[in-house]
Formats: sequence, C-alpha cells, structure tokens
Amino acid sequence: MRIDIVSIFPEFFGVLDVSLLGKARQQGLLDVRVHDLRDHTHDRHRTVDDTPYGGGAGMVMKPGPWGEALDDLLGESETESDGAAQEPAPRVVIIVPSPAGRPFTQKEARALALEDRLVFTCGRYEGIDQRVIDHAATRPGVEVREISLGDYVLNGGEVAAMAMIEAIGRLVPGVVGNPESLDQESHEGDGLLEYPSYTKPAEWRGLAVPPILLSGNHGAIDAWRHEQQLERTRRVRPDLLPDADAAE
Ligand SMILES: OB(O)c1ccc2cc[nH]c2c1
Repeated sequence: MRIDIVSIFPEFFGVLDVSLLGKARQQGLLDVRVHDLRDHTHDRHRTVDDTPYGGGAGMVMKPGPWGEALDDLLGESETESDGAAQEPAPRVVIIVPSPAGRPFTQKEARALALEDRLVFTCGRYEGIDQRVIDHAATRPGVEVREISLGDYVLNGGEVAAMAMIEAIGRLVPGVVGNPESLDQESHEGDGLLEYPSYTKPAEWRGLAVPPILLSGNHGAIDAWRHEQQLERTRRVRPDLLPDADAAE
C-alpha cells in the first residue's frame, strides 16, 4: 500500500519512521511519503491561507497549493490534461480528516487496509477551501472521504491522519507478526470490547490474577473471557451490544 500525506507540518510524521509502521516501511509493506504543502506555493512567504469569503473568524486554506499538490500526486485531472486517451486511472482514496466528517471505525480501517493507495490531506486553520474537495472528487479513479476521529475538534488534520494511518497500517497483511492477535481486539469479530489481560506475577500488590486463567481449562477460560467481554461492553459501550444482549 502506498500512503501519501500532504501537510504544512511534514516533520510531524517523523514518528512513522519508528516502531511497527517504520519496520513495515523498511520491509516494503507500506510505502509512506510525506509532502510539504508549502512546496506548492509561489510567493516569498509561501502562503497557504487567506481570509474566508462571507467573513468570520480564522483563515481558510487556499485552493491553489492543494490543487497543485494533488496534481503532482495524481496527475493533472482531465479538465487540465489535453484529453488524449488515457489508461484507466488507478483507484485512489483521498482521506480528508475533518470534524465534519463521518466517524472513523474499525470496520472502515479494515476496508481501507485493502486499498492500494491512500492520500491524506491534512488541513489547518478553519479547514481547506471546499472546492479542493469537490474538484478532487472529479478526478478519474478518485474517491474522497471526509472522516472524523470523533466528536471533538483538533487544531488540524495531522493527529487524525496519524491515528488513521496506524489503525489502517497495522491491518495491512504482514505488518503485524501474529495476525491472530488482531482477532481478539476490541471492535473486531463480534464487535464486543476486549477482555481484560493479565501476565506474571500471579499476585501483584495484593491483587491476584483471576484463578480461571491459571486453571489450564481452555474451554472454561474462553467462556470466562467472553463473559468478561459482554460485562465490559454492557458497562462501557452498551451501544455495541448485539440486540439480544442489550435487552438483558
Ligand atoms: O478534529 B479534526 O479531526 C480536524 C481535522 C482537520 C482540521 C483542520 C482544521 N482543524 C481540524 C480539525
């Protein structure tokens, strides 16, 4: 999978050189490229924002630099090209982190992990001129998704993009050493929250590991873990319960 990230803070993504995703990049499982939006400005101050039409507080990111950045990544759209016959455009999903977007879910992370190419456009200020998003959607082979991390507002799209890239990248086949470990996580499988985990020592600060986990009875352990998932989900996220369990 190739992932392109466009931001005015490219240094923000240095962390993608380390840990699991850094190893995946070295192994060629992920091809992550970070681009500075200001490389697509042409004035001395490398300006990327301006005042909003219609008034209001804050600044809006200018369409020009974004249009050129996406042209650079995706090739010029048909309205700019000479209209000559082209090969079918490869599919690309442009992800626009936005508090006005659709909530990001593990289900969407799984789907996006199957894509060949993602482009993250990280806005700042009051956001990106809407025409950038509208025009991007007309590009051949491009799907644009405005996605929110949750019902809160960050200062820009970089943190949201980083979270989504980690959630998606770890699901790309080969990135996580033991793919079975992904099945037991929250929001996977039956959608319940994960059960509590314990490791040595058997007692710590007067707190013992639940005896069932030391029994060696794996059928009973599985049953106990499922009940723990149900109890935790009822307590913390009843909205995730299957209808039958919710009625209890
Ligand atoms: O909360 B967010 O996910 C988010 C995303 C993008 C921008 C751009 C300016 N503020 C933002 C907030």
